[in-house]
Amino acid sequence: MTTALVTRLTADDLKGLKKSLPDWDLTSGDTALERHLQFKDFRAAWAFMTEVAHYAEAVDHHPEWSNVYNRVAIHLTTHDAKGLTEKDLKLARFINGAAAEHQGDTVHASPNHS
Ligand SMILES: C[C@H](O)[C@H](O)[C@H]1CNC2=NC(N)=NC(=O)C2=N1
Repeated sequence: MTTALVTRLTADDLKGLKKSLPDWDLTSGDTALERHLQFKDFRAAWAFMTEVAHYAEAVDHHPEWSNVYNRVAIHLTTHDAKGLTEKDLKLARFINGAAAEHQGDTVHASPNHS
């Protein structure tokens, strides 16, 4: 068990997130990160989710997410720490890479648009 990883991020860490993870929003009183993605179609969204799911299982850190056809909404937090930890940042960076791999299929999405 890597104790350091379940330590909540500090206020200074959180301030740096706008720059280091510009595609993510701090939500839920700074205890979570959210990103909304839109893909070409359901197949592309599901391929992306499959890639992230395998990674999440390997590192035992799982996203809260929902999928509606070609859209995927992702909420990251560390339940054990009741807030954000380095584990969420690592998962967010992996998700960014997986999304970029499907770049042709990915466009920015707002949560309120279908
Ligand atoms: C027992 C298992 O290691 C824990 O429940 C893991 C599983 N995946 C997890 N995922 C997330 N997002 N937060 C956790 O605290 C967490 N804990």
